[in-house]
Formats: sequence, structure tokens, C-alpha cells
Amino acid sequence: MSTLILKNITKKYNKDVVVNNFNAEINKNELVTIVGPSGCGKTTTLRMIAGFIEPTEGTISVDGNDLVNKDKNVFMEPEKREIGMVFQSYAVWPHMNVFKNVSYPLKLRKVNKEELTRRTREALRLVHLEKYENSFVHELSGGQQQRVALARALVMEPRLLLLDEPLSNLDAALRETMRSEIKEIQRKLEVTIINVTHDQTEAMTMSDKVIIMNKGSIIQIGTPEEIYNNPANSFVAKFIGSANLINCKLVTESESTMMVEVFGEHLEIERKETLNENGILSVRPHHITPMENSTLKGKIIRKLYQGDRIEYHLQVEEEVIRMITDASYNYPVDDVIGFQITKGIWLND
Ligand SMILES: Nc1ncnc2c1ncn2[C@@H]1O[C@H](COP(=O)(O)OP(=O)(O)OP(=O)(O)O)[C@@H](O)[C@H]1O
Repeated sequence: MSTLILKNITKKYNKDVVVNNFNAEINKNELVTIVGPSGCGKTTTLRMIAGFIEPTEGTISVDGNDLVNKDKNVFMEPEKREIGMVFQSYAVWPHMNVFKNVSYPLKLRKVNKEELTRRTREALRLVHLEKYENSFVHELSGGQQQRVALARALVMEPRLLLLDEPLSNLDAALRETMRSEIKEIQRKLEVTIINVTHDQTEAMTMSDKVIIMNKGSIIQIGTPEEIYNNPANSFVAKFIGSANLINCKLVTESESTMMVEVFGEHLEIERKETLNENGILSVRPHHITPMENSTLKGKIIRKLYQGDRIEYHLQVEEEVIRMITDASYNYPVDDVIGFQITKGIWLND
């Protein structure tokens, strides 16, 4: 598969608009993550694609065939959509063994025994559970149970796989392993995956493309690099990768650069479109670096030791800014130090 197109998708509950005019195109074999804070409409969007929730307005199509088209009154039942889904709760059956759990969807569709066994074993191999086919699910760890759920979705050879925070109940190390395994499965099977999470690290490390939502609307769509290097606004800059957001003023513009005033000093940055002379400078904590003779000064009010690096919180005028240095820059709390801003991005809000 398959290009999935969502056009003007809106979901309202009475007057509450929980998804507002969602437009996106998801290409064949892409792993796309929808990320945003709790309640922003991620799960509702995913469930509209799966067919468990009907949109109030809009069209969802795969390769030109409508799954939903509110104008034409088209609504395809979820079981006809050839879409696999894995949820946060494992939703596996504890009283059945692993083989039976994974083969269940095939049994429902009356697939013959030989093919059922072959496809079930293949799915178990993909998630590294081939040795556990006779184990009962309640004997397995959380991570293994989530793999059973994943295998059960894969056994149907879906054209599209939807993941609704399937890793959020797992510990950090296991989450990391599963992220790379899911990515590997995606490459091997050439399946299109839409993943939902509120974990920005997961979004950045797994995805070909990231869709950032807030309050029902898409704020930005792009590759992880595009979103990190070119956040659309301060919400994205703060949500992805964390950033200092500092008030600044436009001084002059040239073809490719602009001069801004920040903390009373001039700084040259890459030129961006400006709506007026006041903006926000987004500065990543590692783009603030100590500089002995700088006129920019800050008082260290907090020091967070992180092994190979140190995060400092500096009081600069009315603002607290975060600076991350390597551990060789070792200053005590209450010191006043000079610093420089090595890179900043102009934002209009
Ligand atoms: N059946 C419903 N009736 C009314 N409001 C609903 C219903 N289902 C969801 N909502 C509201 O829609 C909004 C979006 O919910 P949704 O579950 O899509 O958010 P989410 O981004 O997936 O959040 P989370 O990360 O917490 O799962 C929320 O404010 C929620 O309260």
C-alpha cells in the first residue's frame, strides 16, 4: 500500500470540536507519528482511520478508494478496511496460549489450518516469540504481551497498521528496543504505520514524518529534522527537543540573515519571515555556551549534573534560561557567568 489521504476531517461531540480540519497525506511504507499533549485529538484521529469513530465531516481514502466520505455518505465498516491496530492496553486473551491469540483473527476468517499455522508462526518470528507459542499469555512479561498483540495485528497482513501508544506501559529500556523492532518490521513488511504518542523522543526516533497536534488541530507536519530545525511556532519548539523562548526585536534584515536584539545585545541569525518587529527567539539549551568576556551575563540558580554534561539554569534579567554544557564547564551555583547564544530561530509567536 498505499497512500492514505485525510481531507478536512473534523470530529465534533455536540459543540466540542475535538479534531479540527485535519489534512494529511501518508505515503506507502511511511512510519508517521501523530504526537501532541494529552487530549489533543490523536486517538480520535486514529480511531476515525480505523473506523471505530465516524467523523463529523471529511473524507478518508486509500489509493483513491473512500473509507469515509461524509459528502457521499460513504462509511466502510472497520473489519473491511484491512487495517491492523495495537492499543496501549495489550488486549490479549490471558486464557489462550500465544499461538491461539495470534491466530485468532485468521480463525475468525476461516483460513485453512495449514495457512493459519504458517502465517501465525511467521508473525511470531517477526516479533521474536517463536519459542513461546505454547505459553499462556499471563505467563509472559508486559513487553512480551505487547509483542503478542503486535503479532496478532500483523498476522492479517494489514495494508495499514495503527499503533495507539503501544509502548507507553513498558519500561524505558524495553520501549527503546521495541521502537527499533517496530521500525525493522515496517521495513521488512513494507507496511505503512501510523503511530500515536505523547512521547516526543519516540516521535523523533521512530518516524519518517511527524504530525504535531494541539487542541484538535495540526500545528506542523514534517520530518523529525525539519520539525527540530524549523519549528513552526513556540509550541513546537518547546514540545520537541525543548527550547528557551526569549523575547527579541528585529533590528535589520539582509538577504539571508537578520540582526535581532536580545537581552539588549545584537545577534545575527538566519533570516525568517517576520510579521512585525517583535518576535520570539527559540534557542536550544546547547546553543547557549559559556564565554568569559561576554557582555551577556547570567546568575546560575540551578545546576543539574547529567554525567557527561551539565544543565545550568541561568537567571538573566527577568528570564530563566537553560544552558547545557559538557561536564568540563563546572561552575558553582550563585556564580555569575558570561555566555553567548550561538544559534537562534526567529518565531512569530
Ligand atoms: N465520546 C466522547 N465524547 C465527548 N468528548 C470526547 C469523547 N471522546 C473523546 N472526547 C474528547 O476529545 C478530546 C480528544 O480526545 P483524544 O482521546 O483523541 O485525545 P488524545 O490526544 O488521544 O489524548 P491522550 O494522549 O490522553 O490519549 C478530549 O478532550 C476528550 O475528552
